[in-house]
Amino acid sequence: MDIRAPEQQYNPYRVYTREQWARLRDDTPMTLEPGEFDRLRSLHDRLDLQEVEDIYLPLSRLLSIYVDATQRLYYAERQFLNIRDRKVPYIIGVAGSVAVGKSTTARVLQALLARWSPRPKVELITTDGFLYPNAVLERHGMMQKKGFPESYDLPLLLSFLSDIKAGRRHVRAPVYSHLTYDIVPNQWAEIDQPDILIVEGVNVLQTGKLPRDGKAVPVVSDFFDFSVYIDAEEAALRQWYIKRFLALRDTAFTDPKSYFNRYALLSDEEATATAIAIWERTNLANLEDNILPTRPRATLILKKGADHTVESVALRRL
Ligand SMILES: Nc1ncnc2c1ncn2[C@@H]1O[C@H](COP(=O)(O)OP(=O)(O)O)[C@@H](O)[C@H]1O
Ligand SMILES: CC(C)(COP(=O)(O)O)[C@@H](O)C(=O)NCCC(=O)O
Repeated sequence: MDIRAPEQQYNPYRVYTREQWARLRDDTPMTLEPGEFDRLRSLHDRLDLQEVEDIYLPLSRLLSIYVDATQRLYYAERQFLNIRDRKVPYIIGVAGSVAVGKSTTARVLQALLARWSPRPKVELITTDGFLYPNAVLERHGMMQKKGFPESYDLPLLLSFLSDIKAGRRHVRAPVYSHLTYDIVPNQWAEIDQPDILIVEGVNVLQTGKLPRDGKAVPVVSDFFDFSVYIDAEEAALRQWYIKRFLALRDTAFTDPKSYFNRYALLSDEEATATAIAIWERTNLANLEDNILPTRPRATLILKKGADHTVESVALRRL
């Protein structure tokens, strides 16, 4: 009989402190220019030289090993099967709660990976483009469920990923605007045979309900070669969400085109109460029910502390 606590009975991860992980950078060079940090950082997020050196350069080094080994495996298998060689993009998923800083991490990874030699083509896509338009969400009474599994056009996302993996050219993805809080009509992001594609979103590690009849139904992560889950305590996430909401009130919300324009005139107390209400009703509920349960499916977990810096890194054993 196994008398260990349940969480110790099956632990597929090796866990590193920040200091241990930072040492794994070895001689990976810093390829970001000092001026690039502002461009890569999202509102409220923290990103400085130390964070890139300690966390993202070791991760870039590890990813170069994974990408290289996977590409050699693809090539060898194609030779074995006698099939014509073609480019198979390497796909990396970035998951985690709303406001955890997925966008910053995804952009830093994109910038670092694009500077590998010989300069791979690295593209980035966010899954918000696959949300149903507000008109559809409204019709189904789902406006307060944005980010929940049912708010995404999952078949469209799956066919997008399948086209990318199949090496198709000029694959299109719809585009979402945080300003209008809706899908932008007739606008597309075009992805054309990248070497690496980063797919960022709250939903990327979800499996949904598997069919009882054994039919082959893909899930998003079937198309991933590597995935990162960005993790933080709920108290920190809540604070970051409120802080960002207050910052947006003074910036993006003041634009008459902003969906949240009516919040621009709120006092600090009113804005904080509104942010907490949206957090609890939508984003916290989604975190607890649909996002956090996917954490153990990630290849790598970056755990952030309250100041946004990564405190520990867990890497899945191969
Ligand atoms: N209402 C909004 N108006 C303008 N920008 C927003 C709004 N909500 C979020 N953003 C921005 O959109 C990006 C994605 O946010 P989010 O999906 O919460 O993921 P994360 O914070 O993990 O990157 C962030 O850069 C954030 O600052
Ligand atoms: C658009 C989002 C669901 C995130 O989408 P993702 O790119 O992670 O698929 C999220 O930013 C959002 O708008 N949540 C709804 C509640 C809110 O306004 O905060």
